[in-house]
Amino acid sequence: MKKIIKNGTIVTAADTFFGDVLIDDGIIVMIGVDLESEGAELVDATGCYVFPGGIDPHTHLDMPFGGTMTADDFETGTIAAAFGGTTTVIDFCITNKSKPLGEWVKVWHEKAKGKAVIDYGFHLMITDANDGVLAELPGIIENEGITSLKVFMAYKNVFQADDGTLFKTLLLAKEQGALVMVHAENGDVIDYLVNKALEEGNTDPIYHALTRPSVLEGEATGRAADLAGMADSQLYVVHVTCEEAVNKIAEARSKGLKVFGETCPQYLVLDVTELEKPNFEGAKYVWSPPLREKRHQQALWDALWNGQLQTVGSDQCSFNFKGQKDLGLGDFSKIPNGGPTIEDRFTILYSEGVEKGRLTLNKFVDVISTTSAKLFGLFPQKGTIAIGSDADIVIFDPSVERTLSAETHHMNVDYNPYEGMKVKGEPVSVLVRGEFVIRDKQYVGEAGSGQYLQRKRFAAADRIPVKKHPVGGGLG
Ligand SMILES: NC(=O)NCCC(=O)O
Ligand SMILES: [Zn+2]
Ligand SMILES: [Zn+2]
Repeated sequence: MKKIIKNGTIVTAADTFFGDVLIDDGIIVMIGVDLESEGAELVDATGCYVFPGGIDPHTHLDMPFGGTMTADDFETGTIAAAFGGTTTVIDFCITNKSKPLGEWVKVWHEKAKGKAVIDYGFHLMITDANDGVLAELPGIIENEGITSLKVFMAYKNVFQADDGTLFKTLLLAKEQGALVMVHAENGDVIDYLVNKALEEGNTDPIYHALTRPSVLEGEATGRAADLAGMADSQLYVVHVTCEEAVNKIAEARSKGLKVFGETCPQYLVLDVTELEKPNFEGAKYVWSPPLREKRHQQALWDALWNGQLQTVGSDQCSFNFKGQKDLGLGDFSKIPNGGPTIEDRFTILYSEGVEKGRLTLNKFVDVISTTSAKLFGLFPQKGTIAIGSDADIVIFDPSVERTLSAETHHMNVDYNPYEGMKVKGEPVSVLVRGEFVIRDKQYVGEAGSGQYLQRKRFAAADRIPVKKHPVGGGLG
C-alpha cells in the first residue's frame, strides 16, 4: 500500500525542507513537492517535522542483571520506544563462559522473536577472548550480521573483562571490520572503593556515585583509546558521563584514532543530587557510570555540538522501584544498575537540545539517528529520509507541551526518572518500513512485526552501492 506524507518539514542530518514523501512497499520512493500517486493513502503532516525514525544504539531488554530481570522486555520496551519516536534498537546480547557465543545469540533471538514491534539488531558481549571465542567470532559476524562487540571494563566478578580480552577483541575487530564498544570505568578500583564504603557503614544510594568518581571513567576511557590506537582498531565508548572521558576521546580523535563516543539523556539533564533523595528514592537514579555534578552536563552538550561525541543512546535498563531497586536497601551495591529512558530519549534531546539552542535540528537528527546508522552498519537503509531508504519515519509535533511522567509513559516500570519534567514536542505518528506503529498517538502495531537487522561491517556502512544503469552503461 502506498502512502504519501504531505506538507511536513522534512529534516535529515544534512537538510531541512518543506515537502512530501512517497512510500511504496515500505520504502521511500520519491521526495518532492505536491506529490501525487494514484491509490496512495494521504498522511497529513502539516505543522509537523518529518524525521527519520530514531535509532537507539544502546538498550538492555529482557536482561538478567543485579539478581533480577529488567522490567521491560522486547514487547513493552519496543512499544515504548515507538511511542517515543524510535524505530530501531540495537540491544546487547549478554553472554557468559557457560556456553558458546552462538548459543547466546540464539537466546537473544528467542527473546525478541514474536515480541519486537520495531526493527532490532544485537551487539555481542565478549567476556573472555579465548581461542574458542576468537575462532567462533568471524562466523557470527558473517552469518548473524553482528558487527559490534561489547567489552565491559567494570562490574568486577560479573561482566568485567580484562585488558587482554579488550586488546584481543580490538585486534579481531580490526581484521573483521567490527566496532568494539566499551563500558569504560576502572572496575578494580571501584570494587575497592565500594568494599571500603560498606565496611565504613556507608550504605545509602549516594555512595554508588561516591565510589565511582569521574576520574575512573576518564582513566578507563583513555586506556581503551590507547589500546584501540595500538591495535589500529575502532572503538565506541558507551554512556559517556563526564568531562574527563570527553577529553580522552577528543585527544584520541585529535591523533586520528577511530574513537567514537555516546552519551545518554540522563547524563545531559539529571545530576548526582538525585541520588540524595530521601526514603531510598535515590535508588531510582542509580546508573553506572553514575550521574555526575551539574558542571559535566555542559561538557557533554558541547561535545555533541562539536562532534567529539556522536550519538545518544538510552541505555534502557529498567527496574521497578518496588521489588527490584529495593534489593539494595541497606547496601547500595545491591541496587540493580540502570533506568528507563527508551521512550523519552528522542523528545528530551529535541526539547533540551533543539528548543534550547544547544543542537541544530540537523544535529539532533544526526545524534538521535543518522550517526548510529552509519557506525553500526545500517546506513542508508536506516537513519535518513532518502530514496531507497526504509520508510522509518516520525511525524513530530513541535508545538505540543507536555510533562513526562510514569502516569502516562508506556514503559513497564513503576517510576519515571524524568517525572515532572516539562518538554516541548511529541511524536504523533511513527512508521516502521511504511507501516504505522503509532498513529495519532495510539499504538496500532503488532507484536513480532519488528525485523531482525543483519548489519554491515564497520566502515562499509556509509558506502552506498552503485547500481548498474538498468539499460547498461552505468558506473557499477
Ligand atoms: N548503565 C547501567 O547502569 N545499567 C545497564 C548496564 C550498563 O550499560 O552498564
Ligand atoms: Zn555500561
Ligand atoms: Zn548499557
